[in-house]
Amino acid sequence: MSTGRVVAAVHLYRGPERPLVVKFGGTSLATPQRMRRAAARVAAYAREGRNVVVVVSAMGHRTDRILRWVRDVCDGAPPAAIARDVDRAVATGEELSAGLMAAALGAMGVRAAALRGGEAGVRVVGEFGAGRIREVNPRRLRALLAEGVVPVIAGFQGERDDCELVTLERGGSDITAVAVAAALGCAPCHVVTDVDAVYAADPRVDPGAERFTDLTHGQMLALAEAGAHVLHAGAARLAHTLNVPLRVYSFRAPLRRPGGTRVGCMAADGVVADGVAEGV
Ligand SMILES: Nc1ncnc2c1ncn2[C@@H]1O[C@H](COP(=O)(O)OP(=O)(O)O)[C@@H](O)[C@H]1O
Ligand SMILES: N[C@@H](CC(=O)OP(=O)(O)O)C(=O)O
Repeated sequence: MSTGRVVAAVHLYRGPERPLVVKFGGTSLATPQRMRRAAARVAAYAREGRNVVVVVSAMGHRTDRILRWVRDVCDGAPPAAIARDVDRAVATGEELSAGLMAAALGAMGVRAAALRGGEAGVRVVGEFGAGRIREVNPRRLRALLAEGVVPVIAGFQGERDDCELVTLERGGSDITAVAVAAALGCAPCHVVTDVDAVYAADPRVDPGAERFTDLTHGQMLALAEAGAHVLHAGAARLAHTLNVPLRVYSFRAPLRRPGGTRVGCMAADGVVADGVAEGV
């Protein structure tokens, strides 16, 4: 079982300003209407003058659907011998999202380019279906940002040294987003999902659960490790280790001031640290 841990994140971003990384989960992209809404959010951030990098998951439950198709086509559980090609099939979910998102942005007058994980500099190690990010080389991302182009990265995948595409563990787009943010100089990372914040327990199961506006990285990690799958535990661990500021909010949130939960913006005394929280 892969730990989802980034082995190293080097080639730190040295641009004049830290970009903003915005990750959209499958629920935020489940329909064409939601995809357009997500694109409108990115367009609004870009028009505010922010350098935005987008990371996308597969639309809705598409990854599960692809895995069902694999089982149907393979007449049962797919043998390890075809793991490489299963990964190619599974990865198309995120690639479709990236193409659609970049096209939607282009139609809104925002220059954007869809990238596979490997094209975005996401280098992985490990077996098919259980890749771990070794590093993110942000050279191409920096070049696109310098040209005023929004990179739209297919999450949940990367390229190994043998040039093979390898997917991460399930839910791994969160890890992609945090690793990309870390490589871009600890850029703030927004995780857009279908709940308005992080809660003490799944609000669908416990409607009375406490809602958090601020969490430390340690608190977020503890919640994620206890099963709060609103953020992948591997992503929470990475954000904690590399001090990547996060904000978790709903795709329904207003385009300006989306609210939600800020993670990692707290000073030791519990007061939100000036400057650190700014822009997160
Ligand atoms: N502690 C928690 N706080 C908020 N949401 C939680 C928590 N635990 C579980 N969830 C669930 O996580 C879901 C969002 O995660 P997920 O379905 O993986 O979304 P996405 O498609 O954005 O990746 C929410 O719909 C919510 O039911
Ligand atoms: N699409 C992949 C990766 C992922 O991160 O998805 P989501 O962000 O929707 O949980 C999965 O279903 O595992």
